[in-house]
Amino acid sequence: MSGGRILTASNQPSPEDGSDALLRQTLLEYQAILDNASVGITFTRKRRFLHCNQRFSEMFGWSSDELRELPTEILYPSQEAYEALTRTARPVLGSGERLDLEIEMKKRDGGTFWCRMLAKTIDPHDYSKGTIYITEDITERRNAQEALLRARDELELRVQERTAALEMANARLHAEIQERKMAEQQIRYLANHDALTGLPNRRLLEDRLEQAIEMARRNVHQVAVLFIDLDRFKPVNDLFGHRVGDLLLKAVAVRLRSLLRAVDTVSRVGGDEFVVVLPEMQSAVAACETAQRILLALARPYSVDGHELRVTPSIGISLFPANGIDADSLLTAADTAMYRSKHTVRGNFQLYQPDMRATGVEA
Ligand SMILES: Nc1nc2c(ncn2[C@@H]2O[C@H](COP(=O)(O)OP(=O)(O)OP(=O)(O)O)[C@@H](O)[C@H]2O)c(=O)[nH]1
Repeated sequence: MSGGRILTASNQPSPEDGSDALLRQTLLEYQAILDNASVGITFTRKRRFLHCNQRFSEMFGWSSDELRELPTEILYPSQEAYEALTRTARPVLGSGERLDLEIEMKKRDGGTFWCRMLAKTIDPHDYSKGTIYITEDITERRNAQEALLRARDELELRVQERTAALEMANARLHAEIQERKMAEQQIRYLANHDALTGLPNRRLLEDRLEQAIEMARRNVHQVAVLFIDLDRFKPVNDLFGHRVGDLLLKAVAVRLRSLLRAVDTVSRVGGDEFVVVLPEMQSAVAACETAQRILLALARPYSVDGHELRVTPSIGISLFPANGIDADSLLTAADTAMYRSKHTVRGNFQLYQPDMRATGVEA
């Protein structure tokens, strides 16, 4: 670059005091430029220093005179670092391109720091003419970059930790909600079912019966209610104990449930009392046929805890709408018919008749 200016200067018509003075003047100007540059500048030839500018001396601790003829290798923290740079730089500089890289360099006192290095051969066709290196201390920029990266990593870590904590809290909350839902389900189940047999209790029975009545009203159907009371159940408890009595009640419940359709409700409403609701009944005859089936099935022997037990039921039947138009009156009518049955012939069924109340058979 300086060559161009010098040639231009030398082509000017020479003043009286000759071109030497002009050349000296130009060299002084270039020296001033080099010494006032804010980047370090060195000239090297055959891997040895020729000279450097003021800023370079400040950066590395070598004066231009001290540096002269020293091998360029002294500016690198290790032999390996120097060789790596040489491998990178040679093809770039050899092709006349500008080398531009960031590299760790070594000061005279052995301390290292990061530099941006720009280098170009003065004549790519003649390597021996030397190379110019421009070096800029980028320690502050790199420190700032590293601090920024560290801050970003820390932030990312904190975000990850916070996310993980939130996920855990979320999972805990989810588990608690599930637990609560299950507890609520359990409470609802217990409120509506008999603990011994698992059948619907009176409360759920009444709901289901109301629903069946509502449906039957709309579809002009009948609903049958069968009140079932086991005969002479007390002696089972007395003879075999309460535990065996419980097992027998459970066996009755299972048998009853297996006899009926899914739409039918089988409930336990008292000690040895069960109520069956048969929605969509076609006739009283159909209800009586179901009662008969129940009688036969429940009367078959039970094998309970090594004992063969027998128990018969007495059944009372009421029908919607003939014997009542709400759950309460239908249950009362079926109960009344059951008592009539029990006090007539045990192990039988009775269809409710209005005169049963008048004759005062209910308990
Ligand atoms: N094992 C057991 N027994 C119960 C339970 N609940 C009530 N009982 C008993 O069941 C019996 C029911 O009474 P009743 O229906 O009057 O007795 P019963 O011998 O069947 O008399 P009838 O119905 O007139 O034939 C009582 O002895 C109660 O103690 C229960 O959960 N488990």
